[in-house]
Amino acid sequence: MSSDTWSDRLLGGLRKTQERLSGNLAGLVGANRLSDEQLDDIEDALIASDLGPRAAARIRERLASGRFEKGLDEATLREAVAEEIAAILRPVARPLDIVAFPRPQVILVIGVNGSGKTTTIAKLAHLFQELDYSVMLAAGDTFRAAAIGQLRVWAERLGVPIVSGAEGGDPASIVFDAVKQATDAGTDVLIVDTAGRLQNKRELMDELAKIRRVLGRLNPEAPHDVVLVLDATNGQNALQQIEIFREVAGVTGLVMTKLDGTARGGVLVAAAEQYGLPIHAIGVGEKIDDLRPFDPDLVAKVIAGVFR
Ligand SMILES: Nc1nc2c(ncn2[C@@H]2O[C@H](COP(=O)(O)OP(=O)(O)OP(=O)(O)O)[C@@H](O)[C@H]2O)c(=O)[nH]1
Repeated sequence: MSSDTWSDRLLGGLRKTQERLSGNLAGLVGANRLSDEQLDDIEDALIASDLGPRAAARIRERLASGRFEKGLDEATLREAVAEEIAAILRPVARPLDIVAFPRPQVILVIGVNGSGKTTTIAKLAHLFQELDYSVMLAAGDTFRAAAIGQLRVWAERLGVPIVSGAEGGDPASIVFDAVKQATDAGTDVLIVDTAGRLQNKRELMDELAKIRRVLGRLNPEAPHDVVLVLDATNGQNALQQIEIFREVAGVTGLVMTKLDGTARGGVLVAAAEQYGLPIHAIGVGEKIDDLRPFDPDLVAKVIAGVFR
């Protein structure tokens, strides 16, 4: 697949977010220097575009100290905003590298129901397959039969083995079997689905703690990654989820999905600025290749409307 197609899809996916920010920034400039009032308006526009108060303040500060010799029209403002967004996103852009030795690299995937977790697991598996890594899935979300069934369908479609059990089974024992099988088979990556019941924090914590204990017995390094899947359409609520899951699950990185379904994609910038957690990939659609590693410069240019 060419990167052009991905840029196009990213552009399509982030269109609503771009329009929101562009609309909010429209008509705010027109001089060589930005007055305090203009800077206030820009800061408000950035907050209204879900970038969060800290990122907005940071961008304001940079714009205030900037010199715009050729005058500041909207295109220049968009470029300046894109540059500042990229500066926030670059430090957190980190692909999920497969480095575990011994294999497999165990990736626990967590997130509330409906966040796009199952689809994201399938998309990640597909990405790894494209990179010639062998993949296995584990259906550790035993809370709902539908979750197990859905993951099985994906496994079949992708042609990857899956370890699963019955609804209501013990996730830790499924994970244990999966790690053993993946180790015996020399599989590179084991992606583990987990139940995302935030309603009961204690139960979720206990369940994840048990999975960790079992994993640790087989491989002290595992899980190598604890990836939180977030639904961008949740806007600021997605930030609260980071807060909670960080506390209960020791999140090591993020994937943000459904950026195509919202004008609130700016929340990606707020997440980067507030939590500094690695962002591994973003999802902009329901198709299997609608998830790609996170390219901060491209995303910044799309959000700020430099690429239109
Ligand atoms: N538009 C869009 N839809 C997505 C994206 N990622 C996932 N979805 C859709 O969101 C819905 C929920 O995704 P799932 O993968 O089932 O989410 P989940 O978190 O596993 O949810 P449960 O299976 O209900 O626990 C599905 O209809 C997906 O096709 C995305 O990036 N964009």
